[in-house]
Amino acid sequence: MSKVILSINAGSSSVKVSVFSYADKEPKQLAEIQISGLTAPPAKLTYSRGDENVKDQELSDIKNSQDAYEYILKHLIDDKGLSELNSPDDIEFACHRVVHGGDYSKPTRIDKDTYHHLEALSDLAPLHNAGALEIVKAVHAKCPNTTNVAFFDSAYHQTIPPEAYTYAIDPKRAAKNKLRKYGFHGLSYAFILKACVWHLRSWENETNLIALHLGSGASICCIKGGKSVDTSMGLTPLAGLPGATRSGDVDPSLIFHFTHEAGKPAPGSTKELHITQAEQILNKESGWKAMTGTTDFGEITKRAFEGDAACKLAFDVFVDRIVGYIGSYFVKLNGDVNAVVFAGGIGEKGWQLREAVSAKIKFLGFSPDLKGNENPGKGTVVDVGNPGAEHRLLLCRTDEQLEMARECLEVADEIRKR
Ligand SMILES: Nc1ncnc2c1ncn2[C@@H]1O[C@H](COP(=O)(O)OP(=O)(O)O)[C@@H](O)[C@H]1O
Ligand SMILES: CC(=O)OP(=O)(O)O
Ligand SMILES: [Mg+2]
Repeated sequence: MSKVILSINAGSSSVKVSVFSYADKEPKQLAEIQISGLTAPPAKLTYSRGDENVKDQELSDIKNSQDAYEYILKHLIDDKGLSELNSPDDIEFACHRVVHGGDYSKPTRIDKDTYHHLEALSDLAPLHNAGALEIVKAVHAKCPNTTNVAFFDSAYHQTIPPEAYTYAIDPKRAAKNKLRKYGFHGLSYAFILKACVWHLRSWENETNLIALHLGSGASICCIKGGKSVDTSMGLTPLAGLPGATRSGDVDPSLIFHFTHEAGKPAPGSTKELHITQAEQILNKESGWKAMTGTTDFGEITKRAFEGDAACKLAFDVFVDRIVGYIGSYFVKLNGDVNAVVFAGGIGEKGWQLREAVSAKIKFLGFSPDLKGNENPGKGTVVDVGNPGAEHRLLLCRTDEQLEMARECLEVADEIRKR
């Protein structure tokens, strides 16, 4: 019986898992399952396999990523329609999206040593890596014969040059504490690059993109000759654009005026997982949630166009920050830009945001197509501007789980040998 790959994307508030078969070297998705709302109970289940669909079914007793993984595994095994997965032993590889990979540059089998390395890295991104590591433990316990492989969201950005990744601080302290720009959403950018190269019929090493991954966490990447040369997130995913609950860039002094307790441990912080009040406030209590009361950017957009002032301001702030980065990256690329690419939940579904951004950059040689943008066609990559323009406007339906499964098959033989 052939085996499957589980691609696991543990976010700060959700766990998404895709199941792939891989008989012909290209992964084929069999099912996708997601538990969201881990930080705002009740958790909700979404499942799709062929015609079988469950949407936002409320679940009780799911409090953390480990519970979520155990529920997901049982659900997949119990689904009689998913004949490829009947027992944990049917899973050859579990691919884990690990947001902060420090210096790791390629997919890495997780053994005891790497696990401890990753644990140490959690200190740099406590709010992001912890969920993934909890799931690695759960897979180890429930699926003892499965090989765990880590895929790093920072790996794609290893090509960023020193002038872009260096912070202007004491270099000795920077080296000792590994303080530099790392960048994230790299699995998504790797997927976007390949998909756009295909769509544009170009060569990867000649492709220059300004790619926007706009989800709960949002970032932009400047891609030159197929490689990341800059991105908006930094040492941690807090930097750059605002997000669902993240402030994005603020003056670093701001936090000391916001609270006198900035350096104190946040409630829930433990000795192993140290989170300060400053990190908690700027990562979890800011962004769209703080500005509008909701993290749902679709809802914010709707209300903004109905005249809600707070939502309109949030929408305008996002557009302002996005076009600021596009301008900066346009200059870094000497104006030699094949396309601006919109991806992530907001980039793919938020046509009003795409329209607002496209209108502001039109003078640079982009040519928005209002109708095409409002009703984009099917497919992984779609033009949402006039394809004959000097620079294209594209929408890419990115898939981090599929990217991991593909990369997993590329290294599978090497990993099996070890
Ligand atoms: N029609 C829409 N217009 C704008 N934003 C939308 C729309 N539908 C969903 N979204 C937003 O997409 C975001 C989630 O993006 P996604 O990439 O799925 O998130 P995550 O980073 O959690 O993986 C949410 O803010 C959601 O509100
Ligand atoms: C890196 C990051 O921000 O991830 P997410 O968008 O899943 O929160
Ligand atoms: Mg995401």
